[in-house]
Amino acid sequence: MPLKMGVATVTMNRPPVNSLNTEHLETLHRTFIRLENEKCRGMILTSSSPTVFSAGLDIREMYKPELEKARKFWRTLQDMWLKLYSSPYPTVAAINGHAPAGGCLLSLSCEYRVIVPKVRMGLNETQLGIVAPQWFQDCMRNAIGEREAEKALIAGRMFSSEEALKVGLVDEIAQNKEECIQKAEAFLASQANLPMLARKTVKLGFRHQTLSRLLTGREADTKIFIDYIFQPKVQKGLEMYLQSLSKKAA
Ligand SMILES: CCCCCCCCCCC/C=C/C(=O)SCCNC(=O)CCNC(=O)[C@H](O)C(C)(C)COP(=O)(O)OP(=O)(O)OC[C@H]1O[C@@H](n2cnc3c(N)ncnc32)[C@H](O)[C@@H]1OP(=O)(O)O
Repeated sequence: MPLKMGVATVTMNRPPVNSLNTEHLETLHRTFIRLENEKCRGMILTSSSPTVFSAGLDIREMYKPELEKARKFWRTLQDMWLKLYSSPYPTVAAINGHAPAGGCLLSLSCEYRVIVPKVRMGLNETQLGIVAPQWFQDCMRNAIGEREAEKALIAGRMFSSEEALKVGLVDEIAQNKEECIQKAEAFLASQANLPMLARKTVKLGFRHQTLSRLLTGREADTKIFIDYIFQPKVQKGLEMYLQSLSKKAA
């Protein structure tokens, strides 16, 4: 995590697709805590993969899990998200590859998004027979508005880079990763002279409702997750999805 002029670039590096398992989520969470403690001036979140930003939650964490491990997985996701979404420093996602579901959530949790061409992003959970939790949905709604979010979430729509720009899911398209980082740096530079306390206060004001909805209902949210994924038909769906992903690789 290099810090250049107080700006950190956090590069996710969990091959092959940066899927988010408990360990990876813990690493991200620790990183965001450290950045806050070190009074970082801005953060760029990106990926070491040339084609994938993050494939979202690691489906193997939800497929036939042990109960306690599944609980820990979900709580760690909540912890990571709460830290990122409420970060006092400015955040940019340099989306240099596909960003489905939890990968899209990561980018939506940043303040500004730059994407490369010819990749897809969105909350596709419905298409997998699972449901994007309320706080995932809130993040989408906060980015693109009620009507577009409702349509996108019901359909589990994956947006192309161009569609994402048009609907406001991202702020800019860059030609490649290098330009993506340059544009991310330019956004952070544009924020650098703003009084930090005022900036942070306004950001948290906008995000407060979404954050407190989860903060006040964390246990209930965990229970909803557990009850949902332990349903036999959901497990069957996850099994089939995992098989389809593996078949694709074969
Ligand atoms: C009333 C309210 C109720 C609420 C209830 C809540 C219920 C649960 C909520 C859960 C929310 C879930 C969020 C998620 O994030 S689920 C994950 C969704 N992700 C996806 O659908 C993406 C799947 N992956 C892909 O589409 C492609 O892999 C991708 C486009 C990202 C990259 O393609 P590429 O061709 O480069 O790579 P491969 O597909 O060949 O994959 C390589 C290997 O990686 C494995 N893989 C891929 N994605 C995942 C994943 N998300 N988890 C685990 N493993 C993954 C894939 O199987 C390949 O593995 P093998 O090489 O071993 O075959």
